[in-house]
Amino acid sequence: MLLEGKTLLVTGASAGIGRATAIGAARHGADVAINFHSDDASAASCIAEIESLGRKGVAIKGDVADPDTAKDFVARATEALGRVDVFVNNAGICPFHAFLDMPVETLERTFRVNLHGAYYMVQAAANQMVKQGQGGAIVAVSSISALVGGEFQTHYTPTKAGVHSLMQSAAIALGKHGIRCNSVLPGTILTDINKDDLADEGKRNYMEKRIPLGRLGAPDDLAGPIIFLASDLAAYVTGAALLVDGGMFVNLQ
Ligand SMILES: NC(=O)C1=CN([C@@H]2O[C@H](COP(=O)(O)OP(=O)(O)OC[C@H]3O[C@@H](n4cnc5c(N)ncnc54)[C@H](O)[C@@H]3O)[C@@H](O)[C@H]2O)C=CC1
Ligand SMILES: C[C@H](O)[C@@H]1OC(=O)[C@H](O)[C@@H]1O
Repeated sequence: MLLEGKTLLVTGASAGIGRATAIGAARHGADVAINFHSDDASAASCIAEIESLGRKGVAIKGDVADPDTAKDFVARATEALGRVDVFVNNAGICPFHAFLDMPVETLERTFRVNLHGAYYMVQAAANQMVKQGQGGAIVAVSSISALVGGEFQTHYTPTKAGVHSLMQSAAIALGKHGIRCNSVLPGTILTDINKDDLADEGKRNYMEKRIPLGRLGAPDDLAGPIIFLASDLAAYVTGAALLVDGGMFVNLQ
């Protein structure tokens, strides 16, 4: 049990990597607050799973692109669970689109959700941790896309590089408060975010072939690394970025 007696907050956790992290953290002894955008039924079923593990769970609705959501999420989670020990910034979107005719709304929404949302959320969680005075851990879900590009991801990859960079600067700003900040860099993980893109069998086979471990990732593949970085096992790890990609990044040929 790596998170016994701790509280963990995670954004965008009704599905995918966020949900696996929320449930994995409960399995490791944490009480969990989830932020979710719109799927009330999935959020409720996530909380039911957390509670079935004997932990407290609370779901709070909100759009992370709105700066007020961050303060509201952290305040209501703190009220429900008593404190914030771990914050996981996970919510994100990737509406695949070509570069030359990228709609302004698609570009701006992607920046607001993925990068501005991360900034507001991390700032709100850090303020609560500083107020508590006992340190904490922040883990952001960045991406392999912080390091490499994508033809239909020109609006998305800069946000993931931004989240990675935010964790580096936050690690410096918050070190004196005992707050560690790290990111995970997932490769290609089968979730709703890419189900249309990977419905193309040719593309899916190509992606699979690029991965030395021979398979695309599953949400649970991220839960372990995130929980490790959140836990005291990683007490001297801050400003780090952990690739969780089955080896895809290093596979040149
Ligand atoms: N699936 C993949 O291959 C990879 C995913 N990632 C990142 O992982 C994170 C999670 O994505 P996945 O689990 O893969 O996809 P997903 O689509 O299953 O999960 C994204 C979650 O974010 C939530 N969300 C979207 N907009 C929101 C908003 N405005 N406010 C609050 N919540 C919002 C969604 O409702 C959903 O629960 C994202 O940040 C994504 O960029 C990074 C690398 C690879
Ligand atoms: C959504 C994509 O499948 C996924 O997102 C990322 O961050 C990686 O670049 C993958 O392509």
